[in-house]
Amino acid sequence: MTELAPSDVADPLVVRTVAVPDVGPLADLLPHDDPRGAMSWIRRGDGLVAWGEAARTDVAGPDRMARADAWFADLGRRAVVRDEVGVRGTGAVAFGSFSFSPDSPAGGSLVVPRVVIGRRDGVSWLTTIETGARVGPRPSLARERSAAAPVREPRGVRSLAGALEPAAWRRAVADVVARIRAGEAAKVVLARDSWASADEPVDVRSLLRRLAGDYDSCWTFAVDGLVGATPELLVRRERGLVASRVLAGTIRRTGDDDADLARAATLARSSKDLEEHEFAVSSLAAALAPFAATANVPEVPSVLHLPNVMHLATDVTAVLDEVGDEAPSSLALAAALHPTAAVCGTPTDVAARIIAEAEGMDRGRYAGPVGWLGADGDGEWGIALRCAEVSTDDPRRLRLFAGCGIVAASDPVAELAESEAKLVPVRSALGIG
Ligand SMILES: C=C(O[C@H]1C=CC=C(C(=O)O)[C@@H]1O)C(=O)O
Repeated sequence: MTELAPSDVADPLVVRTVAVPDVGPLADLLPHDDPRGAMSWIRRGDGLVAWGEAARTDVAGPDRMARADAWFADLGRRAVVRDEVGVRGTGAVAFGSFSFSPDSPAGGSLVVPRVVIGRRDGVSWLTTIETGARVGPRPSLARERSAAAPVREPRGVRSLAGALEPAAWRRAVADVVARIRAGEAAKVVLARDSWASADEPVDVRSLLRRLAGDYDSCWTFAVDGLVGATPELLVRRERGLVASRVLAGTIRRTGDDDADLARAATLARSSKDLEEHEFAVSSLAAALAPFAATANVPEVPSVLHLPNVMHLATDVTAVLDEVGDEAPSSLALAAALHPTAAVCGTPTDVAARIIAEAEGMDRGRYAGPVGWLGADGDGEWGIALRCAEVSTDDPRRLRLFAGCGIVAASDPVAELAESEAKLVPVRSALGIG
C-alpha cells in the first residue's frame, strides 16, 4: 500500500455539480490570467476547464503516478458529493501532469480544482469543490466568474535557442541513427526544446483559445503551466472500456489539399514510418495486455490529418479484465503504459538511456502523461506533446518541445524539419508561427 504523507491528507472534499445552460467555448471561461492556475482538457468543444485549488499533491520518483493515484482515491472515498448531472467528468475530478522521466525533478502533480466547468454531448455543468465540510450556497456560474479579467494576446514574442542549437540536434540525431544501425536499439525518440520570450507574462487563456480552435481534433490541455494540444491519447478509461490513440510516423503538410492527399498516401506506404509506428503500437499493446486479455488493435494504421502534419494512427480499444474497485484507475493505466515507443523507443530501457545521453536536457513534463481523473477512476490521459511550459521563474518565458522517432532509415535533416513542423501549433498560438 502507498503511504500518504500527513501533509497530503486533506479535509473531506465537499463537491456539488449542477447543470447550467450552454456555456459557449470552454476556453473562454477561465477567469484569471495566472498561468499556473488554468486547467483545461478540451476536444471538439467538449471537455473540462477548471481553476482554483481545493487540494493538490506534488510527487516525484518512479512511483509518482501511483502515489498521486492513491492520494486522490483516498480523497474521493471521503468526499461528500451531490452530483445533479452524473455524466463522465462531473463530481470530484483532478487534473494532473507527470514528468517523462522517473528521475526528473519535475515529478508531477494532481490538482483538485475549486471550480470545474464541463460540457459533453450538449450537457453543460458546473462543479464546485470546497474543503473543511463547509456547505456553501448552490454553485453559480455568474458568481464564480464575477471577477473575470479580459484575455490578453501575447505581445513582442521572440524565439530563443534551446539546449541544443538546431545543427547540434541534427548531429545528435545522426549519432543516434549510427547507434541504431550498430544494433544498440531499434528506435529512439529524440526531442529538442526551444524558448519563446514575450514582453509581458503570457496569458495562457489566449494560447488555449487558439489551440482549441485550430486543433479541434486534439486534446487542448493546461495543467500547472504546461499548455498544449496533443493529438495522442495515452489512455481513456470509461467504465470498463479502455481506448488509446497511438501515433508515430509523420509527414509535413504543404497547405495544398491535393498535394497533401498524395503525401498521405506516401506516408501510408513509407516503410520507415510504418516501422516507427509498429514499435509504438507493440509497446502499447504489450503494456496493456496485463489489464485486458483481449485488445482490438487494427492491423493497418490510418492517416490522421492535422493542420501542420499528418501522422500514422492506430486506435486501440480493450475491455478491462477487472471491474469495480479492483479495476486500475485511468491514472494507474497511464502509469503502466508510459512511456510508449511513441515518445521513448525500443527497447524502452535502452532508448531511455540513449535519450538521457543524447538530448542534453531534462524533458520535464513534456512527453509525460497529462489529463484528468474522476473519483470513480475513469478519466483521460494524453501524452503531453505539441506543448510549452511557462517558466516558473519568469512568466514571460515559455519552453517549447518537439521530438521525432528515429529508426535506422531516419535522415537527420528531415527529422529537424519534422521537429520544426511539430513546434508550429504552439508557435502560431504565440503569434510567431
Ligand atoms: C514526440 C512527438 O511526437 C510523437 C507522436 C507522433 C509522431 C511522432 C513521430 O512521427 O516521430 C512521435 O512519435 C512530438 O510531437 O514531440
